[in-house]
Amino acid sequence: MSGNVVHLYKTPDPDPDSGGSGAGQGPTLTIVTDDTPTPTDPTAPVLPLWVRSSRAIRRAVTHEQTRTAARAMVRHSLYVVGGTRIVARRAWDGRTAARYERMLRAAEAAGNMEAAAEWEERGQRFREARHRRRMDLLRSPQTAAKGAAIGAGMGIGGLVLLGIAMAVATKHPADVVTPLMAVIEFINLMITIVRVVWGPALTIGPFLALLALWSVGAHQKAAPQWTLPAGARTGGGEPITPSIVVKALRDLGIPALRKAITEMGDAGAAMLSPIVIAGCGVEVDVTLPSGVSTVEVQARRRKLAENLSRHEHEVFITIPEAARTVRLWIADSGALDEPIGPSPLVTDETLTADYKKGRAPWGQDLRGDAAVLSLYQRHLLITGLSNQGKTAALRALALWAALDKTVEFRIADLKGAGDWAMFEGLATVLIQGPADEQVIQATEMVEGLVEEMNRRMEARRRDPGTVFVPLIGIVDEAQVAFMCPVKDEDGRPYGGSKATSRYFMAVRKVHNQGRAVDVLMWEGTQDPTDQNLPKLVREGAHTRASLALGTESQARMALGDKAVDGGAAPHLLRQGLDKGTLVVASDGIEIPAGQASITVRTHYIGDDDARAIADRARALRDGVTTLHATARDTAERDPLTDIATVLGDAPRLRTQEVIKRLSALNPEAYGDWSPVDLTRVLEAAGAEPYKSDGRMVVGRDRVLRALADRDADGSASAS
Ligand SMILES: Nc1ncnc2c1ncn2[C@@H]1O[C@H](COP(=O)(O)OP(=O)(O)OP(=O)(O)O)[C@@H](O)[C@H]1O
Repeated sequence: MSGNVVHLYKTPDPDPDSGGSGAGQGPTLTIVTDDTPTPTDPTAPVLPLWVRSSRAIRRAVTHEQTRTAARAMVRHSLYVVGGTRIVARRAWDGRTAARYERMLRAAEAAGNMEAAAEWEERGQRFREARHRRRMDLLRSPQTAAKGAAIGAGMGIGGLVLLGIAMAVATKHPADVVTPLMAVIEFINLMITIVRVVWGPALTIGPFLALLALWSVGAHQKAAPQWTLPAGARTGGGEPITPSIVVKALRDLGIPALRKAITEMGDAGAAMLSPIVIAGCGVEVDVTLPSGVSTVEVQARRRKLAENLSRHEHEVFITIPEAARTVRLWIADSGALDEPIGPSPLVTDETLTADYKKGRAPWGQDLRGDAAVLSLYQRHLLITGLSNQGKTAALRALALWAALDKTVEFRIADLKGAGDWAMFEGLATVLIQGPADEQVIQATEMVEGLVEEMNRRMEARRRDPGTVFVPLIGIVDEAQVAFMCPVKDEDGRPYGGSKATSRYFMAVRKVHNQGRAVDVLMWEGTQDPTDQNLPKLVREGAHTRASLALGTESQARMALGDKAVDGGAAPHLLRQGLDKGTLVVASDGIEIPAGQASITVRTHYIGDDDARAIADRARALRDGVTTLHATARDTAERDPLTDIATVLGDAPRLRTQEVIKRLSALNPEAYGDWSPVDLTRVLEAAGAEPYKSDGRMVVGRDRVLRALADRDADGSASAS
């Protein structure tokens, strides 16, 4: 029905459910109109007037518009009160030594006796100056009277002289007093103006004064929070001021701190260093009063954050060098949820890397400065809960290092979802998959690193000047290896953390001695426990980084006690929301003096960008042949075929490079090969190395031709 319906009842129907319209109960008339509202239930009991009135009043009073208007009224009135208080306080401070007293008390409460002495001296100087001014004021009426008399005499004299000059010029003696009369008339005019203005000024003066006080109050927001408009109320990124920090510290629930700040009064801000802008937040050092320890403040991070109208993750408390000091970094509200820009690896296509002297651009620290990490001779461990960006962070470093063409990678991705697939043709070994088979291959890959490390150490022993190319072994999802239950044919387990555990022992050996010969181990691991990340392994890494973790004890496993005691708190990062945010403990990254760790928001390099970077890295190198499993068979090998394999697509390769690749292919067969061994095999096949650009190289065509000839010979002799 399009119109509204009004029922008109002669007598109300006592039982609407009785069916029909109630025969015998009188006629019912229904009028349909377009503008009258539909009554809900005509038989509903009518509420008494007082109830309806009180409800209406309550509705009106609690209506949002009424509340906003009331808030505005109270706010603006309180601005005047607050402004008066502020102006009175300023006047009082300006005329008395109150300010010096306050600062003196604050310095005493903070235990800073040097500052206390200085404030006392300043106060003393102020009092002396004030005394001098008062004494001058006592003597001033005589001086002022004398000055006024002399001034008036000189003024009248001057005007008369001017009049005489005019009289001489105009030959009218009456002109002698003309300048004097002009001045008198001017004064008269002034008196008339003041008389006219005085009345209205007296009327509007108080209003102007009120306006001035209101303006001071409004500027300083001198009204309670609840009266402020919704947008200006606390909770939406209130700017951090000294008084807010001091209040937040006072209400932290540390009795000694509260007492000291109360004693300091308004001058509690003396505890603070200047508040400086640091990235997407501000930073301030707080020198705690004696009796309050830095640990006590650190332990109350959540409360401090809430007192500062921030979330817990938006406040970082670290311990700088200065004694009894905590450094607070307070994010602008919500700023940490904004993404940081793309990686320079993505934006700068000309970027190359230098493993030894360069630093990988990893992200930004909280101050907004670039966070760059040196990878040189450092083992690495990245931990975190699942799906927080561990692989992405580890891969970003590998992609940078890949832009140094001397770096060799051997990679085992024990998740096998293709996160490392772009290293095909870039890494010499690439194992992908979560099964026991891949764990076995990964173990043998790390054992291959140990052999290479031993070979290099032997070479170094023979010639201390030997320099080696960097060899980085990466095991992502290393917890899979530690938890693998499979045993080899001698009964030695691949996983676990016993002295017989093959993966564990191989990693330990690389950790112990690999650094000096540039054989490095990088591991990514999830949700650490003592079982899936043994203590000795986690402590063997020089660079330890952690994404969001579940508990403080996990944070200790990931970063070590020292970092966590110094304020590192990956367990307070928000799972899911702080993806890619790492707490890093390493000497390879610049960490502010006194701190044990730094929080880094990493650039995210997605799969497509990673592939593009890997393509650039590939273009820097001669074709690298990637092996998908380490060669485990010790059966007789065919060196010529292996040489052809490691040559890949390269038309020619230096003999040293060929030996290196053969050694990666099968450390047992080729680990101790020298150029003599290589030359012997190639000469026998008629594909001997030759000089190119002054260096001995192996030619791919020659090797392939030799293989083809041999196969042809073989088939001829067979036939
Ligand atoms: N730096 C970053 N910034 C923003 N988001 C990121 C960042 N790094 C990773 N992510 C997001 O997190 C997701 C998971 O990343 P990644 O696969 O690296 O996590 P992971 O911890 O290795 O996961 P898993 O537990 O499966 O091993 C990515 O798909 C991406 O959306």
